[in-house]
Amino acid sequence: MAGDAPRTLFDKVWDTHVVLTREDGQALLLIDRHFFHEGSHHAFNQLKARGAAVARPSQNIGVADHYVPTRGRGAPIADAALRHMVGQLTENAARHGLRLFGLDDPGQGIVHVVGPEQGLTLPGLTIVCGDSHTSTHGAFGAIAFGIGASEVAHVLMTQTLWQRRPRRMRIAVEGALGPGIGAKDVALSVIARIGADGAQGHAVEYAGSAVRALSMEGRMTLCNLSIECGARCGMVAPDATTIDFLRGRRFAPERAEFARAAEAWLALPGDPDATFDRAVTLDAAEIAPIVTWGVSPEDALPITATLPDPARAPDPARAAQIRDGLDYMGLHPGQKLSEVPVDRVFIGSCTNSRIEDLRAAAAVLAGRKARIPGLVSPGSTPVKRQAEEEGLDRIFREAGLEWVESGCSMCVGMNGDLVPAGERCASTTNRNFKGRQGKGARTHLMSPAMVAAAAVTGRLTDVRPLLEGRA
Ligand SMILES: CC(C)[C@H](C(=O)O)[C@@H](O)C(=O)O
Ligand code: SF4
Repeated sequence: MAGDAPRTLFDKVWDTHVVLTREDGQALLLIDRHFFHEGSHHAFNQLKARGAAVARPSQNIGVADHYVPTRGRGAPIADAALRHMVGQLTENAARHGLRLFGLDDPGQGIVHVVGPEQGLTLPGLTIVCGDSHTSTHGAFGAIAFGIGASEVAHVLMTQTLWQRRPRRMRIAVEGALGPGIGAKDVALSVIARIGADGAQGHAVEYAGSAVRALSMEGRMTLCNLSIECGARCGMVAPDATTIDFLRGRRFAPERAEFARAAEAWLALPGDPDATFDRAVTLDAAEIAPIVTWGVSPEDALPITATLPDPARAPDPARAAQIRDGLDYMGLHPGQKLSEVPVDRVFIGSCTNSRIEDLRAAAAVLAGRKARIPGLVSPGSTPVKRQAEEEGLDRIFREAGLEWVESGCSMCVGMNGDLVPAGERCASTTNRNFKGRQGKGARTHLMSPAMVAAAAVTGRLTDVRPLLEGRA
């Protein structure tokens, strides 16, 4: 046992899941939940080749998201390649008797939105998925991380996984965020500060008064982006906000059982004297609305800034990276970010497509017209329903944006929702890599409110003046 040494949140959850530790330090972990999407077919093929069964069917849950069309749902998928990908997922889930939030399921959505929404993601669990943004689920105080195809097969067959214990890092954000500043601005500020590999090999715990003040949606956005600074996972300690979010969710414990579970969850936060291998603190008051300008999420600056000059870079490697980013993005050194014209917008993805994100964008767009086209894809079918009950869909439509069904959509374009080559997209997603939203497409990452502001003006825009006098 771990004895009486002070432990972090991560340590507490990890320790209760270790079955055995190998001489080389690798630990065999029990896995409480495994989520899978269309990308799981390699792993299922491995099971097929061995004639293997799924060890714990009830702990493996499928979701159709990456390849689902966002239009014309209700009819069979017209595109043969998409139909094949979604069909394969459906067959694999059916063959092994696994629950699936398939194309027509009322709970369908992006896997990292669905898990929390359904109450399948809970504090203190170990959660894996063959997807890098599994870190999202850490917002609940779970250890949640992405795994590769052979690891997925291992989990399916054994409900366990070999892992090396990561180092622990604490990222604190202290103080109050200014008006119009959201979790996305915090996350991009963290990545800009520590770099795209700044948390490599670490399990990050987000702490501090600004993190405590975030809603669960905000915490999920923050943890979602952990992977973009190289972290193994991101976590936030469970508290009253966590418990309020989970109460009454479909698969969460019920009644007396919920009360008992909540008590255990509130015992998960790390001991006050627990130590971390690394610690970074940000001042919330210094965080401005932030946008990316290059081809890595670390290429992020406040909207009030001008574009960097490679000639003034600290070293030749960074100079080359800046030159390459500006070149791909069609921008030049010294240009004002707020003068960069944008061709289209996308509001969606597991980063920023939950109800609060849609409300933030709608608050900017209400009564205004978008100057450029754009797509709004809610993170799940339940989010879509709720947004429609609140009339948010009308605000998006009246502004001139397209309101579509839920899926990964234009975050990665696997379903055909692509940004045309050379076009510049203001996007609520998490990756601005070259070609991420389509071949030759240029992506600027920012918050939903900032994307809405870009839609209204047709350029990268500080949302704050647009919010003045609004609720
Ligand atoms: C396709 C999938 C495996 C991939 C991931 O691992 O993250 C995708 O979700 C992404 O965001 O790039
Ligand atoms: S929405 Fe984007 S980042 Fe999230 S799982 Fe889908 S493709 Fe990956």
